Amino acid sequence: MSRLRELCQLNGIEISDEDVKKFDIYRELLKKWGRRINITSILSDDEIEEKHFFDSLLGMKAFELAGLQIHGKRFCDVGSGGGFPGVPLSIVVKDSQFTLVEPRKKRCVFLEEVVRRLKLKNVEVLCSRIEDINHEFDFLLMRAVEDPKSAVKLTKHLLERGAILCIYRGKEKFSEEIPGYYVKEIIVESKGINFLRRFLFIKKQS
Ligand SMILES: C[S@@+](CC[C@H](N)C(=O)[O-])C[C@H]1O[C@@H](n2cnc3c(N)ncnc32)[C@H](O)[C@@H]1O
Repeated sequence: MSRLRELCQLNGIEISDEDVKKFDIYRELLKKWGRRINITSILSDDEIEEKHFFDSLLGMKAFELAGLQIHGKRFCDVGSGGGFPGVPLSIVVKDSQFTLVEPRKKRCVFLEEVVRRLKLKNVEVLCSRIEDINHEFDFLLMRAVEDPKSAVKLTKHLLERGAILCIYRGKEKFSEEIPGYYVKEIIVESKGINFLRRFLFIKKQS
């Protein structure tokens, strides 16, 4: 687990020895199930730690830079797939609740197994489409989405109830406006790896 630990140390993200053990189990589960149920094509240890685990945890930096508290909150990972970014965040941010929403049955079975094996007490898996979810959340997380406007359309009913949507984007700047919503962009650069992520925080205007 040296690569994740090294990157977290360089970038001021604290992870404990116990967290590292959980990431170890998670990585092995991903390697075992990844190809079989098509959740990731990335299967080398370093790549999983960099491109899935560390990348997911970068969200913590983005929230910090946006001035948003992540502790004691209700997060929803929309289209969680193999658990990103929800599972890595739930391992580290233990005092927040994470709901992983994923409509594909096999992926949900995998996520349930991850929750069980990692003994994650702050995570629930809902095998459903986000359109059918009507809970209250503080934050919605979306990674690997093409278009922010479609993401807003899909989660409109939850944004109307006060949730803030956080989208993990690549290097490309989003310069459009979304009528009726505030959009704030946060850039996170990482030390020790050539990674630049833009995050969008989207909130309904009152
Ligand atoms: C591109 S994958 C991203 C997976 C993961 N978040 C990641 O970053 O690796 C998108 C995921 O969204 C799920 N999905 C598609 N439509 C959805 C919907 N309406 N509600 C919730 N999830 C959906 C898919 O099954 C898929 O697992």
